[in-house]
Amino acid sequence: MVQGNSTRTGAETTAVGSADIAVLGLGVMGRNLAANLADHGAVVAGYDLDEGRRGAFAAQVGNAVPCASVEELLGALKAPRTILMMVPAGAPVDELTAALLPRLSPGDVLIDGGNSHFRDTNRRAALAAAAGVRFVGLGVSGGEEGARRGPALMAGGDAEALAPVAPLLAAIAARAPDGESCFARVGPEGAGHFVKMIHNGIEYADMQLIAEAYHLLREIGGCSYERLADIFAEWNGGELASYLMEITTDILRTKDGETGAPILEVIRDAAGQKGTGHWAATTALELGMPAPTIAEAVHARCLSALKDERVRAAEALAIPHVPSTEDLVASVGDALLSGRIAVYAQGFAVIAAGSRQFGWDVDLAAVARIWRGGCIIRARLLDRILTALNRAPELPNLMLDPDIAGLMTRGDAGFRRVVAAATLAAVPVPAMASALSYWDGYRSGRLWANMIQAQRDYFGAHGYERTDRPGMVHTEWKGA
Ligand SMILES: NC(=O)C1=CN([C@@H]2O[C@H](COP(=O)(O)OP(=O)(O)OC[C@H]3O[C@@H](n4cnc5c(N)ncnc54)[C@H](OP(=O)(O)O)[C@@H]3O)[C@@H](O)[C@H]2O)C=CC1
Ligand SMILES: O=C(CO)[C@H](O)[C@H](O)COP(=O)(O)O
Repeated sequence: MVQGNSTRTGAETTAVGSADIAVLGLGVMGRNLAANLADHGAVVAGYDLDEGRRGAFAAQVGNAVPCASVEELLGALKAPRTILMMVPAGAPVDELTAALLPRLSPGDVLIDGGNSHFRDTNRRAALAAAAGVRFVGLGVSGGEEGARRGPALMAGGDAEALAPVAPLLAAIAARAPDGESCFARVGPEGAGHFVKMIHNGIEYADMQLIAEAYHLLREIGGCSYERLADIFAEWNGGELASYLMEITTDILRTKDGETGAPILEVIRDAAGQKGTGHWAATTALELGMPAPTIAEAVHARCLSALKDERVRAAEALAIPHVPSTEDLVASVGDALLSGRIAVYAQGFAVIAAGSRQFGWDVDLAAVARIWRGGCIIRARLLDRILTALNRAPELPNLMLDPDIAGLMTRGDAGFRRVVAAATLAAVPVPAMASALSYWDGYRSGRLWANMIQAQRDYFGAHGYERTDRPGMVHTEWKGA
């Protein structure tokens, strides 16, 4: 029930001091989160720069309090005020934060639910703290449907900042298959956005693995779209079950409304990106943690975007794709599962490294728990990951868990067969190949880095470590 005084501004009616929460930015995510919040009994005030979006919000959200300005929005809220920003990352968040902080009071909570860079969130949290305002960097996953029906929510901020809003966030979040809420505080300051960034890195890599599987089975496996849809549906019924497998099956079955052709035939093979995958890869590099398949997935999108150049190169340097005589389907399933495990292993290792570096004490099991529902990377595999992390919270790498290692070992031969067949047929599988090398590299007690050490010492006198005693030594490689 909307209570309080009403003021009329143009065509919009604003109830003063009645709203439980304000949503700033009423696009795809903001509008749907607002409707979700309203479903859970909240009176939601909303503002967007775009008047049409304010109208859509008023039409879609029950008990909505549409506001024509930020001032009105603040006036519409009960104290202490809770404001959820759902605007594009970067300058819009900085501008809004700068505009809001002087108008907020101690005890008010400012939440950034967009895909902000965690370093920006660290900075804004410090700014807010200086103004006595509580700041929460909230990673939200689930896209449009998740926002509306239940997303996964990864919150970063002081426990004290989160306390007043935690019950509402827990209520609007998705439920995992065991009924647990997919909301958690994962750490202070930018920890929530850090975890969301790695979520997106995993998302990029899993999407790339799936795309390679489909492409390979068409290029050298000779599968029709109908057959592919059946294969993916079958995989989705087993160990590979996941939201991304589910939507891939739907995509494979979809026909273009204009031509009647399979829709993938009319979709250009050039993918865009907004930055979170790139940030995940560069952050892994900054932390010195290998996340090659995440980085490869970002490179693969960059390569895809060179569409015109690739078409010209294909004319000049045509590659014959030789159909495979083997039935690769089961092996591709193995490659997908092993690749996915390697990708989650990379992602969790980067989260652990970030947590150590920034002193965040992120509970990895809590991350696995909340990723089981609502989010884009929800997958059956997360049940095993959660069990592994409950068993050994300090596990340095998920592939060391006996159960998960068993899955990798079971799929090993198929994984190798697929990467070999693709390579022989000149079909690129960058994510699969990098995941296989990660699996092989991680469990190699002796690698090639002795040669790298020697080369660095040879050209740069950097010194090297010996195998038989500690300390750095240098060799006069060309003699005295
Ligand atoms: N779409 C998705 O699947 C997901 C998106 N996110 C993140 O959530 C955030 C919002 O995404 P999404 O809803 O998709 O984006 P949209 O572009 O659909 O919506 C953003 C809205 O914010 C408005 N806006 C921009 N600046 C301001 C401002 N200063 N004051 C008020 N309104 C403003 C925009 O108006 P205008 O268009 O006029 O500029 C637009 O209506 C982004 O950070 C995104 O990365 C997170 C998870 C999933
Ligand atoms: O956060 C998301 C999903 O989890 C958003 O959909 C995001 O835009 C995906 O990244 P990109 O646009 O770079 O593919």
